[in-house]
Amino acid sequence: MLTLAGVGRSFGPKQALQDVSMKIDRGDFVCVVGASGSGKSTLLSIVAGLVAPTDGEVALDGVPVVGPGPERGLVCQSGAVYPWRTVERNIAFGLELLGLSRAERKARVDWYLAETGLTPFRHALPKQLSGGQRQRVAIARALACEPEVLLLDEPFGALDVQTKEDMQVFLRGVWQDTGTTVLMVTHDVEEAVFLSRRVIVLSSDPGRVAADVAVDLPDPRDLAVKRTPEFLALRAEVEDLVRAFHRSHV
Ligand SMILES: Nc1ncnc2c1ncn2[C@@H]1O[C@H](COP(=O)(O)OP(=O)(O)OP(=O)(O)O)[C@@H](O)[C@H]1O
Repeated sequence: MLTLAGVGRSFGPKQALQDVSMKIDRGDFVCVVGASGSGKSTLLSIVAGLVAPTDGEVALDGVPVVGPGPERGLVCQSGAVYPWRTVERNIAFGLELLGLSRAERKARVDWYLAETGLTPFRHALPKQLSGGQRQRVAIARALACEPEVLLLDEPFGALDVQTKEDMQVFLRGVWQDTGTTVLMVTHDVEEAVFLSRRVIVLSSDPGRVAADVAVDLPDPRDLAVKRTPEFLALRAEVEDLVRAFHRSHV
């Protein structure tokens, strides 16, 4: 279980996050939404161990987070794949750091290439891929280390609508196949409701947990669910919450 207890972060006089507490069960899929500047990226960076909280504590299975670690894999909007490495060598990157044997590395790389639909591109360089394919490489690279928690910061933010929907379906499938816990930040409420089982809404200035909404939609899901009254009602509810907790300070 991932636990945040009273997490706060200020940057000089600016209080970006204040008293953020949540518990995320193993295997859950949780999205954090909120207006721009509500502290979503800061929250994810704290869980990733890249930014230290000024208050409170983050722990994974009771172990305090004090820095980055292989049990928490992070993927950002830009993906940040290594341009000089082929797809398979990008996916192998973290495995080299973990010190796995050559045979174990190959088995894992093969599995995650297949899981992410990238086997035909294993020898390609990132510049030969589309934006969506590059994000698949970044996700495959994070997953190959078999993290307990996959941390995603607006991973599809730079993609066009069709590619974004393909990637949403892809990510849900990967989540179902691997059982990884996913904590994802997005400003796209439709995406959050489609993907997750729980949506946490952050207020702005300072970023606090304003709402925690359970998404009781059927599993597995396909894109058709986006047209159902249940989906549309949840989406409207979360959009209203985002707006309400943003408007309060402008
Ligand atoms: N390194 C930093 N130095 C100073 N201020 C920062 C720093 N990082 C974040 N902030 C401030 O903290 C607040 C939260 O920023 P953050 O990027 O976490 O928000 P966000 O919800 O992810 O925004 P967006 O949706 O626009 O990406 C903002 O007011 C931002 O200016």
